[in-house]
Amino acid sequence: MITIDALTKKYGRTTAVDGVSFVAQPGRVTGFLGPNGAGKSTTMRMVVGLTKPTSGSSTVAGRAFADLPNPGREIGVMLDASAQHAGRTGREILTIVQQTLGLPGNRVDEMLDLVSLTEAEADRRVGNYSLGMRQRLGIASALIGNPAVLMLDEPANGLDPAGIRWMRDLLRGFADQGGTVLLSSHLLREVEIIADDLVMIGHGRIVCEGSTAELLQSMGTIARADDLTALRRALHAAGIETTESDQGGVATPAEPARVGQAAFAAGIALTELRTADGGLEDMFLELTTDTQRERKVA
Ligand SMILES: Nc1ncnc2c1ncn2[C@@H]1O[C@H](COP(=O)(O)OP(=O)(O)OP(=O)(O)O)[C@@H](O)[C@H]1O
Repeated sequence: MITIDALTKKYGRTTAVDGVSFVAQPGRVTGFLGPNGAGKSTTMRMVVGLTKPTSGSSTVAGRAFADLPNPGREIGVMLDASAQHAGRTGREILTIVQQTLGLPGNRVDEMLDLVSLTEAEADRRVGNYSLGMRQRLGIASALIGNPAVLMLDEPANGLDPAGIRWMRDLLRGFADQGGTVLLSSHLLREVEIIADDLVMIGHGRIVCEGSTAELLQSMGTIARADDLTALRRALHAAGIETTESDQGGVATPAEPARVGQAAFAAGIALTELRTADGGLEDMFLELTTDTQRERKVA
């Protein structure tokens, strides 16, 4: 488990992280989402003692990171896959991590196999790796200590579609075995698929959090009928608010079942009834409008 309690980081007059609190639970994948510069990396760096918080605290498996006797065996971390020593081979890097952690046996080949780096690739210098290969090596380094907690900053960066699916399956399997996964991303679609819980951050503050299923359900319903005016009238009569949907039809915050019943009671045949499918992206864009760099194109 990772517990983050009112973490704040100020750089001069800039507040990079502003009172962020949340818990990444065991057995679940927690997605940490936000636009560029929102404060994701700074929060993660504070959890592992690389950045000193201005105030607030965090724990990993119930203890402050600095108090963990052998941190690499408690939490696997990948914050910057490009930060690996370019002159060393992948195999050398994993061997050094294994030795530093004082692990018995030799897990290097097992890890290379797990992240699908071939023998030939493992013996190449990291300076010649693609970004996707560095991400794989970073994951192997994070997992070699067999930790119960994983914290990954933008792990899908540089991976091809097959690599993204591989990463997703790996992290899902890790969480299903009781592990805690905290991953940051701005690839919203990717996170929507894998994360059980979501924490969205903008300008250093949490703007929204909850289970992915609940958040998606709160997106509302889209309904369509041949006579939209009659449908709107029927829904209003049943006390259901409606708005125009840019996806066509009528949008409403009510649940699909309630919308269907109201239409049925008014004798209206629906031609479409579904959860609004803008998904997280719409919600993310809406919630972070104030915090985005790009302004909406009219
Ligand atoms: N060492 C530093 N000195 C000054 N400002 C910093 C420092 N590190 C981060 N910041 C600022 O803190 C804010 C948050 O940065 P952070 O890297 O945590 O964002 P992020 O959400 O990880 O962004 P991205 O998705 O682009 O990686 C930014 O405004 C950044 O410029």
